[in-house]
Amino acid sequence: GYFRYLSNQMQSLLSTVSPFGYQFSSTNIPITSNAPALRLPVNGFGHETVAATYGVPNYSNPPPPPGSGSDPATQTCGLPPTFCPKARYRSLDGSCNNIQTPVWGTPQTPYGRLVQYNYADGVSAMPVSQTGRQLPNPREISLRLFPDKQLIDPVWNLNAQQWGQIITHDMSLTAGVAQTHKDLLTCCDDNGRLAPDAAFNPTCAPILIPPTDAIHAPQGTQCMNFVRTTTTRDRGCTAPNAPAEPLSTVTAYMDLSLVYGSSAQQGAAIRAYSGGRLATLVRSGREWPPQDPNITLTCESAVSVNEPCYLTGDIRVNQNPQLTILQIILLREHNRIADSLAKVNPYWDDETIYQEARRIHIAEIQHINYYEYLPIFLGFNNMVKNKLIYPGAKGYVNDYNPRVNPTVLDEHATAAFRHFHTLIRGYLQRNNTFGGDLRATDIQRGRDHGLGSYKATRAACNLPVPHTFHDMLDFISEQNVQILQTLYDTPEDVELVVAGSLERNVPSAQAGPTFLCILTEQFYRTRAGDRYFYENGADPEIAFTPSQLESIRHGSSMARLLCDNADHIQLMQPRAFEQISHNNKLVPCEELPTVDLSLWADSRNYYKKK
Ligand code: HEM
Repeated sequence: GYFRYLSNQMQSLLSTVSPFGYQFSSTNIPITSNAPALRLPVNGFGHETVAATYGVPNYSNPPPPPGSGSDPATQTCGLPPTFCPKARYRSLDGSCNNIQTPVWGTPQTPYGRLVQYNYADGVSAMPVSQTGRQLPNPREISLRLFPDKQLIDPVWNLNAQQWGQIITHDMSLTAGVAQTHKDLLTCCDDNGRLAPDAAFNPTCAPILIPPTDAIHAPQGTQCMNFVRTTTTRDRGCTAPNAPAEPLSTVTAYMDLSLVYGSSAQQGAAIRAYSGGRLATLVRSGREWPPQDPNITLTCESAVSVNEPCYLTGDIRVNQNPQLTILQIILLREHNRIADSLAKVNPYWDDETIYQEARRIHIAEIQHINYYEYLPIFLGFNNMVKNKLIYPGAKGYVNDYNPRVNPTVLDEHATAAFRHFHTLIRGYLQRNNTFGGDLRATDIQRGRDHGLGSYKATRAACNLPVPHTFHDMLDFISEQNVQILQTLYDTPEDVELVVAGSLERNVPSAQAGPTFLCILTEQFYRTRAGDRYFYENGADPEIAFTPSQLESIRHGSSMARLLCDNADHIQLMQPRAFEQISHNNKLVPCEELPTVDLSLWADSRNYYKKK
């Protein structure tokens, strides 16, 4: 039954008959005339921003910014390797990607920061208003500013939303927060009642239900569970009075850690150790991820141990069916590449095939992400201008910069990229009827992480700094500014998570100026801070050959990925994040370009020698 359900979901995902919606219409609303043009300095916006924020004079010997993971005080959160071997392949935990700072981008290190921490006590307490009063209730903000509304997008399909979650899971995961199943700590119980821990456990920050909540208040619901993220302070990695730095537990690199795992141990558990393949279970003639050995914990709503509950490189794989489908597609793509490589290189051993397939797979996905997916959200011209993409490039793009820190910014993971939660289809059928409020959770998480205010972040982005509520009218509608004013005591209190989501979209992008600044900065760092980025040819030990790179550019696409790995797909629209239309017509899968894996035929038998 579940497989049929998944497979039906797959059909609807792939046929893209129903246009699924964005919160924002795809009609671009121009920024009002008094709004400045978005100023994104070339070569990575935030590098100037960060320099401005921290007064970093140059990069030759920069002091580590907070949250960089390179601060000696935080190094015990995230284990630096003792030495870095010269390696053709990325490590599973991302270590040694940056030779100078091998711990950059590794699991269990703090998120990066554009703006200083904002905690009530300067150390870890949930922030309060400048007036000393409580900040507005997150559930109330959610109800007032982000009410339920079905907006059907005329252009983009469900896959455009769902792939965003794949990119998210590749790049970050808050430490200590369950995300897919119930948190182990109960601050608010299943009946919406405050639990004893709520009062005295500092890790609890349950979201209270306001009396104005027409859905939950009449039922007598008091709260929604919320467990605070594990920080450097919790792990004893920061000085007693230094701000707590929330930790992320997966590699920051765009390295398909959600497929391969974020540690050697996690990676080993999902390999087949034969033919370079990842482990699978075969059912109905198709391959599926192996079962998670700990079903009762991982998939708590499973009624029997035989129910599918998958084990992959990322613990969130079972969170929702569409996500699971894309994880299955990625698993199959690895094995498809591995099988082809094994055919053209019969002498390659398991390890070589595994690593080469992993490397090609990551390159394909980086290409899809940068050239197909991100332009939809960040705007094509914006990406070109800021050197996130080089359309039409022939040969290598050697823009790797060892001074660029690839760590995921907290402003990105906890505010800007979560903005796309608004794209989630409203009536996803779930296994249970539990109803949370993701928007309220996002707001509370922003407080939990002590994110800088909306105003401070605009300043860090070199955008006009709003000193009054009225000043916010440059990017936010009058109606919403009015609501902000009734909710917040002072303009300084207005939160990034909230106001960033209210900004009018920058033309050709799907975010307003402040979030676009953060997203642009993040994806610049993710690219230029990755020594193994697929377009980089500076190190011949690591680089693809020019013809292999050309084939990856020509043959990698979302459409081809689905054609090659989904079930029974014969026809596909070439631009698979868009609905089928007269200029995006279905074509036979064989007509879509593909990566020519025969280019990896190793006539020199180079790898066998090792
Ligand atoms: C398919 C439906 C999705 C569901 C049910 C979902 C649910 C969640 C949940 C429960 C969290 C953790 C909340 C917390 O406790 O702080 C989360 C985090 C997050 N989500 Fe989603 N999400 C979905 C799709 C997306 C999409 C499409 C994007 C972006 C395009 C996205 C971006 C993020 C980000 C950046 C985080 C923070 C990751 C971290 O650092 O831990 N999510 N999501």
